[in-house]
Amino acid sequence: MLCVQDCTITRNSRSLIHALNFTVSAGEVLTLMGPSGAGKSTFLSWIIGALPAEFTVTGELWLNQQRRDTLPTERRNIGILFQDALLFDHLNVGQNLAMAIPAAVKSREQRQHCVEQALENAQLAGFSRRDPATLSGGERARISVLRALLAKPEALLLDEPFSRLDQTLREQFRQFVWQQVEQQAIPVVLVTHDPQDIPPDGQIITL
Ligand SMILES: Nc1ncnc2c1ncn2[C@@H]1O[C@H](COP(=O)(O)OP(=O)(O)OP(=O)(O)O)[C@@H](O)[C@H]1O
Repeated sequence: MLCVQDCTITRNSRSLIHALNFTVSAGEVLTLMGPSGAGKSTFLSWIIGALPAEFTVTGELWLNQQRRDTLPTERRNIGILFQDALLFDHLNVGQNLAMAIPAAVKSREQRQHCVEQALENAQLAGFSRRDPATLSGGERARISVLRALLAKPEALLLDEPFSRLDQTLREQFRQFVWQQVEQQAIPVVLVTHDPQDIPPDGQIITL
C-alpha cells in the first residue's frame, strides 16, 4: 500500500501541490490529472526522491508500512516509467533487462533465466539479443515496462508512458501495462492528460 500524507510542494513561496493525501492499494491504479505545469511530474520526482533543489516539500510518503521519503532514491524501491523508453542503446535487449534484476540474484544462469522468462511472458521471446535501435516504438515501450518490473519495485509510477505512441499501439500498450502490473500486484500512480488512459475502477485526483 502506498500512502501520501499531507504533501505540500512549494517553489519560490508558491504552493504547487497543496496538502495532497491519498492511499493506493496493491494492484490499484491512481490517476493524477491536471493542467500542464500543475506539478504532476514534480510530485512524482518527490516520490522517487529526485526533487530538484528549487522545491521545498513537507509531508510523508509511506510504502508497505514503512516511511520512504526520508530514504535515498535507491532504497525506496519505487519504479518509474516515462514517455521515452530510455533503453541503453549500447546494450542489447537482454542486457538492458538483466541490469534491472536485483543484485541478490547472483548466478548468471539465474539472471538469464529471469530475462528469458520475462520476454516469453510478454510474447517477446527471442528478443534478448536484439539491438534496441532495431525495435519498433511499441516493442521498446514493452521492454521498458519489463525492465522496470524486473527490478521488483514495491510501487510503480507512470509519467505519461502512453503519450508517444499512436492510437492503435497506445491501446495495445495500455492493455499490456495493466496486465503486467496486475501480475505484480503493486500500487501504481499514473500521470496522464488523456482520459482514455485511465483504467476502470481506479481513483482519479485532479490537481
Ligand atoms: N528543475 C526545475 N527547476 C525549476 N522549476 C521547475 C523545475 N522542474 C519543473 N519546474 C516548474 O515546476 C512547475 C511544475 O512542473 P511539472 O513538470 O511538475 O508540471 P506537470 O504538471 O507535470 O506538467 P506537464 O503536464 O506539462 O508535464 C512548472 O512551472 C515548471 O516550470
